[in-house]
Amino acid sequence: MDEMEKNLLVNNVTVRPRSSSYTHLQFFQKATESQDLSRGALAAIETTRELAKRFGLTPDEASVGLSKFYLKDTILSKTCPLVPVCDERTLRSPFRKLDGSCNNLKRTNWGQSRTPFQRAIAPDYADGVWLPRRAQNNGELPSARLVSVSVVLDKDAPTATETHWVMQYGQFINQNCNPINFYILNRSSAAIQCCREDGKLLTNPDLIHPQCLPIKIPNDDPFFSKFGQLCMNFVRSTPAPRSDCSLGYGEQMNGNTHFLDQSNVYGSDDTTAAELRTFVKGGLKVNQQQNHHLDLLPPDNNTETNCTLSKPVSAVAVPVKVKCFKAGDPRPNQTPNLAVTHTIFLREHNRLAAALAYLNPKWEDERLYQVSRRILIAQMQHITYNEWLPIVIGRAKMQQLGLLPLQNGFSDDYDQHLNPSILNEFSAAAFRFGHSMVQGKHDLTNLRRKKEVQILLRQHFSKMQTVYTPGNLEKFLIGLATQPSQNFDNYFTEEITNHLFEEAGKGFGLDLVSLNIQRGRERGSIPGYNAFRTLCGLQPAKDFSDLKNFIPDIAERFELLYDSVDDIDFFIAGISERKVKGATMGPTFQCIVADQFLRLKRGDRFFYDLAEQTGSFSEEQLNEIRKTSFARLVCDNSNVLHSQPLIFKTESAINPVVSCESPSIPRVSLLPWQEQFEKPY
Ligand code: HEM
Repeated sequence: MDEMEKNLLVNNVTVRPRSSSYTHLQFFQKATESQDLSRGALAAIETTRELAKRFGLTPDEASVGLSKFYLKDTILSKTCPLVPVCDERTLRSPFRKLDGSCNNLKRTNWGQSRTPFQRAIAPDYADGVWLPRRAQNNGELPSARLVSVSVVLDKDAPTATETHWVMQYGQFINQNCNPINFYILNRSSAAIQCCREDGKLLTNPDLIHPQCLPIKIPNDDPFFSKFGQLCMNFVRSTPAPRSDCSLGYGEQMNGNTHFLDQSNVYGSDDTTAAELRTFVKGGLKVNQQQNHHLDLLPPDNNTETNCTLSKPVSAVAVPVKVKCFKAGDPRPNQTPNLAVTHTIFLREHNRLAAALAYLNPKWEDERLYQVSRRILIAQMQHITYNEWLPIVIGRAKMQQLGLLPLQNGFSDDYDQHLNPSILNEFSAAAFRFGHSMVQGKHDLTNLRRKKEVQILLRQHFSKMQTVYTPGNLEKFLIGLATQPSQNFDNYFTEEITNHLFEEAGKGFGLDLVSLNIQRGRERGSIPGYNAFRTLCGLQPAKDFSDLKNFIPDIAERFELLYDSVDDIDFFIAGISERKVKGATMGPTFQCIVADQFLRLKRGDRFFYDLAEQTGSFSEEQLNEIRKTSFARLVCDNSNVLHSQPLIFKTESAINPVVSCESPSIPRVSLLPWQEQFEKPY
């Protein structure tokens, strides 16, 4: 592979900077450690495939049988990940480690960054080991783009009661725990190109990288045919070494920690975390603004991405100071609204650190940083389980699984036998439900809650210029609290199905629905939709006519696309399911998402409401954390003066807009963190 990559670099078969594919691939982790680990994992996968070939093994024998053989004591042993050793200090610490290791005291790598996703169902790789899923009859599955255009429409269908914050917060917390990784060529900064520059498929096998799985665009595509595009760039996610370092089927790498621990704010390793800190009074670096405007995220001086708007869109001379932003996850610049959300959490960290320093003048930088971090993570976990998740999976499901936060006292939910790691099925399909809720135009709304402008998403992917304009941050925040989300359904805005990461002047970008479908197939993890219905205790469809019971209007389209009802891709069927009453999604996605959030709660030794753990809060502290709401975070960290208390819900008679000073948006007191009340540490 190294040889081939040199060849690709010499022949300039790399993704062109500024193209849609470049933007897509640039958003992901490039750390050398991840790259080295995944190259090692690929060596193990190729070894498994080679052994299977030489010994004529069946796919099952190769995937399961060979997993009984370990790489330890072979020449590949150096590709095995080191199992973290947790010293006494770590075991006694009330603070989680940045890379998520040592959370579980026996399985010290559970939830650690750069470890594999776990699986709810055994994978369905075509060769049992690594090749993408194929149809039941061993033929090719229909093109992911064909499936996308056949099932997905762009129709405006906003929700009646949920704000755009439901979508935006979802994307933010996803990036806490769940990014995929890509290879970069020969450890350079170049990304893998799987299509020709003119949009046709590459034909010379010497120039097709083994990680390529380009999406074929049909000749008569209703949109891309206008631009002569027959190929959409798609690079497979990087594998991770199997936890026990055995041979067997491929696993994919989670680049961040798996926990809900704000690793998107703080980073998932010591180096990134240090780059983000000031090392003065517990603070995080910011981009200070003039004339008393509040701080923005710090600049990323290490990126080749250009975050200024194109001239025709901006219509003003580009201010020199526009730089892409930097955060703990590499993707804060994906959209202005995502950057704005990051900004609220960054400012809250610094607000907490300053308040704690005032209360405890003797505390040094490290303690201020760690305690602020611990409070911010607790606030985010509380908001997620108290305000956001009940909307997404529904209160009834929360109740059934015991996921609703307690009103008082401590929980004793921690289960050391439960692996908190992110499920491949959650990452590659179910939690992508939020893509259906994205609005194509994002409102900028003024302090009097009057909409001033809308920005068209295609012009603002990775463009941060609007965020720098004084006053705009508030307009984005109020826009998110007043504009409704789109409903969860098979309607997606064309801003993400035809124009994702569009390069200025090109007229087309990528299709996120196609990427999601192809991602499910390449991860092999995602057998057909029916397998998940069975897993979730739902009736699987015996034939296409059966589908009508749970996918009422779209069932016929599936019959035209797929040969067998067992071939249907999980993502596309999931977004077509009828919604569960009281929830945002259908029953199969709900089942996977609920299971994941159960793991993230019960499998996390530092979960905020646990008793008798090294990281437990005192009861007084916990009672203050419970007053947190997302509306309070927005009020405290911006110049927004009014909000509805339940900010994920639209304004209504029972959720009226009130002043940020109102007791309806309670404040969190930090007094219980004053030295005399704090446990020594
Ligand atoms: C404007 C909003 C959004 C954009 C532009 C966006 C874009 C993307 C892109 C480009 C990917 C990688 C696709 C691939 O190559 O496989 C992705 C992955 C993903 N997205 Fe989104 N997304 C948005 C909102 C959301 C929301 C609201 C959610 C959930 C509530 C979400 C959940 C996910 C998940 C779970 C993944 C896979 C894991 C990961 O790579 O982070 N996204 N998204």
